[in-house]
Amino acid sequence: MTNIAPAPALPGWTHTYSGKVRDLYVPANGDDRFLLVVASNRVSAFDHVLEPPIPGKGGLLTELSNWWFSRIPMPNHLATGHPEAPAMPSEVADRAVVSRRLEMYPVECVVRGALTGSGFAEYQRTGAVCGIPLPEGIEDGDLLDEPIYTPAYKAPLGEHDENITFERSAELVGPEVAAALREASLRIFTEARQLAAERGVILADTKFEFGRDPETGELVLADEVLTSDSSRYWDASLYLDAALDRSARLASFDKQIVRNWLAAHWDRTGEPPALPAEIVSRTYDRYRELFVRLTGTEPSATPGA
Ligand SMILES: CCOC(=O)Cn1cc(-c2ncnc(N)c2C#N)cn1
Repeated sequence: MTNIAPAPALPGWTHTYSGKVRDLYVPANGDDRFLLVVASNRVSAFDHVLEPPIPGKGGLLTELSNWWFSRIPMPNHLATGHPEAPAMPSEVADRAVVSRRLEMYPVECVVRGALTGSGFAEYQRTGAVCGIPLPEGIEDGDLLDEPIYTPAYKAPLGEHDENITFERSAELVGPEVAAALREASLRIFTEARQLAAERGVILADTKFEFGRDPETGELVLADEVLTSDSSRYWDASLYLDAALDRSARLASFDKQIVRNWLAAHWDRTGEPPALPAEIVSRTYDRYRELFVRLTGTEPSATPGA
């Protein structure tokens, strides 16, 4: 994977881990009740972190995730307003959240309302996804009659997550928690998909992460929720236009522009080429368009912020 720029030093916080596009910090004073999750402007595709970053991406996706958190009726990990939460560093205030530190469950809680990506690949091989048998004849990108819960085991850093059955998830976290993860994931997805549909947007699939609050024991929704990095969103009018080819119909509101450009300019060997300024700009515009369509407002953060 490309060497990513070191996470910025932040007063009062100690950098502890960097994912492809986000960086985690813990309080420098050793308080293990909180965590700072910083969304970078990095964009990844085909398991590579690409250059250059997309100015404004981190802020826009953080704002979209917080917008969704405020509309999902269940406990979440945000520590906003917690009297003892460490201060938010001003350097990242528009693209970070101070959160309660949870005991994270090692399950990526994926819900699919349409079949594509790794789910469609597994279906093609086995006729099922995560042990859930599906009807014959499903095409890539088809909507499913009902959303399905298709969990994945959170692989160690840098490895691929592995699709698992619900029963295997119960072995990992216990049957009660496994059932609670599935119920919460399907409920949130169903409500979010309806809200998106009312705005002409198809929520095709998404990934949730949950943890256990060590003080209260309650199930808490964590990570980012329903962003273009954790979800596939399609434009309903394009999707329903049978005259369009598959790629145009499934033009997602995120990295499709990047994926299409890379597919035409990189043979997948060695490091990917840097993205041209026009691709960077158009990618930001697509992230922004989804934000405006879903929330009905302009994002607060602006590129270069
Ligand atoms: C690099 C970005 O982080 C991740 O990829 C996923 N992740 C989340 C945690 C986490 N751990 C404890 N408490 C939390 N509230 C969270 C959250 N969110 C760890 N990794």
